[in-house]
Amino acid sequence: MSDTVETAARTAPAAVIVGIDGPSGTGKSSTSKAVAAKLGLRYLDTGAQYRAITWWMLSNGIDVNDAAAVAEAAGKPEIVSGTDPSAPTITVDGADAAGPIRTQEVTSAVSAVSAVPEIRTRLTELQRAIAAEAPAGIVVEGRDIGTTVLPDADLKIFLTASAEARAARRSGELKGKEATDLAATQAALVKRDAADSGRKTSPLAKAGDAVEVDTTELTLDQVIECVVTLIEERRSA
Ligand SMILES: Nc1ncnc2c1ncn2[C@@H]1O[C@H](COP(=O)(O)OP(=O)(O)O)[C@@H](O)[C@H]1O
Ligand SMILES: Nc1ccn([C@@H]2O[C@H](COP(=O)(O)OP(=O)(O)O)[C@@H](O)[C@H]2O)c(=O)n1
Repeated sequence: MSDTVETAARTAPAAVIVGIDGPSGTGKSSTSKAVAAKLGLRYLDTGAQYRAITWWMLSNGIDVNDAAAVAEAAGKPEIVSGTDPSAPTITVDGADAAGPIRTQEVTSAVSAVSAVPEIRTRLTELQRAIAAEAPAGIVVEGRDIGTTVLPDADLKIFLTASAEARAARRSGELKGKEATDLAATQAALVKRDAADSGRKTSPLAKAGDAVEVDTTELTLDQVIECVVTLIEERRSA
């Protein structure tokens, strides 16, 4: 190694890998995007990938409750995630999937598809490859990032919030579009949490070394600030 290369290797900050997990509506996406943008990191929404593969299954007439059929088709769709935090993208076989993956139909089917081990193996490999290619580092959000996808992450965060707060946040988003009933939103969210936490393969769970942040009484800005501070502390340690 030449002197110049050695010096560059010593002075360039090492890539920082951050995993943010937690149930729906705890603020994973908003926090991860903002933190990544502030610190010049890439951003990966793994939930969008599970939603994208679910959308493909539904569009191709696969019964999402038939685990064998889902497993057989797991390798077929090509999922591509754009990791710019200010404009994240997701395509399936080259088609923009950002809109279709947010429908109630996909939301209701995604837990069944994401419980299939072949689906998880495929997406976990893709997620690790994306994280490995991020030059300055990446914030990856999901359900099993700290436990399974990136167990050696520099920082693991587990976001929580009361079911009431999470439902209120979600119905705020859905207003004027689909469901606006708060009780129904909360029931659907609790049901999805139970399915995600109860599956056999890499369930939604807090890693032993994750920092838990309860966002119920915090503003989004406070959560962002908290995570930025934790990353800076790890970087300077
Ligand atoms: N701490 C917070 N306080 C109030 N609203 C929040 C907070 N965090 C996120 N939100 C809002 O709640 C909704 C869900 O947040 P999101 O980041 O999509 O959660 P998740 O990715 O965990 O499902 C969004 O509309 C977001 O703006
Ligand atoms: N790492 C991940 C991310 C999401 N998922 C699945 O994908 C679904 C959608 O994730 P999401 O992050 O888009 O969900 P929201 O919290 O945004 O509602 C979850 O309910 C899980 O079933 C998963 O199994 N593992």
